[in-house]
Amino acid sequence: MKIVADENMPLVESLFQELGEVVRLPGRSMTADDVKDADILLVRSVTKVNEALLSGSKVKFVGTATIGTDHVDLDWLAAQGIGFANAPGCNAHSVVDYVISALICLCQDENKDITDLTVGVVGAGNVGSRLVHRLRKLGVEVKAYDPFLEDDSLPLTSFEEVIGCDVVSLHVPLTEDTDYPTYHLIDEDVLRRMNRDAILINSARGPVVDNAALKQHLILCTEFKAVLDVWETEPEVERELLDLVDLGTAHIAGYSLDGKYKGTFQIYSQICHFLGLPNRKQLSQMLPEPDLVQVGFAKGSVFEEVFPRLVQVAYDIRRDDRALRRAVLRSANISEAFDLLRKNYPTRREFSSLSVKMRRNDSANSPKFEAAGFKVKVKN
Ligand SMILES: NC(=O)c1ccc[n+]([C@@H]2O[C@H](COP(=O)([O-])OP(=O)(O)OC[C@H]3O[C@@H](n4cnc5c(N)ncnc54)[C@H](O)[C@@H]3O)[C@@H](O)[C@H]2O)c1
Ligand SMILES: O=C(O)[C@H](O)[C@H](O)COP(=O)(O)O
Repeated sequence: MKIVADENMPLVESLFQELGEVVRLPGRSMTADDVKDADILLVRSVTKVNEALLSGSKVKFVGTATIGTDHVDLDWLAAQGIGFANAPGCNAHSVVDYVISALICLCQDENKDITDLTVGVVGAGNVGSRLVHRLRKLGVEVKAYDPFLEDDSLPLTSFEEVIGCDVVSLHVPLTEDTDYPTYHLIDEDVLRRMNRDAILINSARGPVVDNAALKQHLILCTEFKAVLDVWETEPEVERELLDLVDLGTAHIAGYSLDGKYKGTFQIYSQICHFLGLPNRKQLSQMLPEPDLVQVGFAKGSVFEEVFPRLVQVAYDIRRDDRALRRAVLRSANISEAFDLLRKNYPTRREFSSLSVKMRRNDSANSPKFEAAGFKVKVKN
């Protein structure tokens, strides 16, 4: 059996080598010729999987180690009887960590506490629902909109209410042919209906926001803030737009090691099932021990003071923002630089890999640390 896999997918050899020959290729430039004699194709979001790539090939199963599936022609695969799996939820906590780090960073700039903000979440699936729960437990007022869900546990509200929040965070798939398409969901009209000093966070897909309209809005409305992890022209990034946003990163919101490993592992499990083989591997044995496993604070520390520092120790979004700005400034080929940042992304761990050690007397705040995603160890 031949398995063709994106060169940027971790764990492939450890998991798949015993199933067949593994060939690694750059995902963005994969061609029909590259995959014609493959049985299994393993991709990430940068490979367009469609008739043009697979027609006439031997491929019987496609796995994408991502949450998003907008790069895959699912109808065509189904019509051909080609098996398919994505990795729902694999990097959801990683994206929530990213959003929390962005909020902490912007609050610090304005001397605010995260609980001073109301947050509107658009799309309450794997990422959005986790964000809602984690922020609410932190004491943040959160509103969520999702026309496809009836979830009493959230609860949900209207689009208009959500875009009226101080922060609007997008967690929808990129869609065009549904009752509620998300292509250019945030356009000039919606931007005008948002608060003048709102913060827009897009870690979903670039075209969910009309980037030209956003650029104009940021020029006209200087109090408005934007955090972009995804770009309409990706891997190209428009220099002028990057200069206008408060935080800009290279589509790495989901790039924790935990999220990436889970993505490959979920696909592996689905392929074992497809092939009728037992899955004898365990992800927990493959994830390396994090460099930093535990942090402690001085006796009597105030939660509101230590929490922002803890978030930045766990994951500081400013590092990724600086890396993208530097790459865009220095490089003649921005697309290449964008992809290189993603290929060589430094190891980042989910907040859940870090334990906060505290004395029993200080443990009243342990639910808040847990809500934020950290583990807590209470000692006497
Ligand atoms: N930047 C990154 O690294 C990164 C990482 C993970 C996911 N993503 C993107 O984020 C998206 C969301 O991820 P997820 O795991 O939560 O997906 P999901 O499928 O679990 O949830 C998406 C939710 O959006 C809702 N939705 C669809 N259209 C909507 C609309 N018009 N308005 C409001 N809600 C709508 C759906 O009903 C669903 O509940 C993915 O599709 C992917 O494109 C990006
Ligand atoms: O949809 C997803 O899961 C994310 O957008 C994913 O992290 C994108 O990463 P890529 O597949 O491009 O490496």
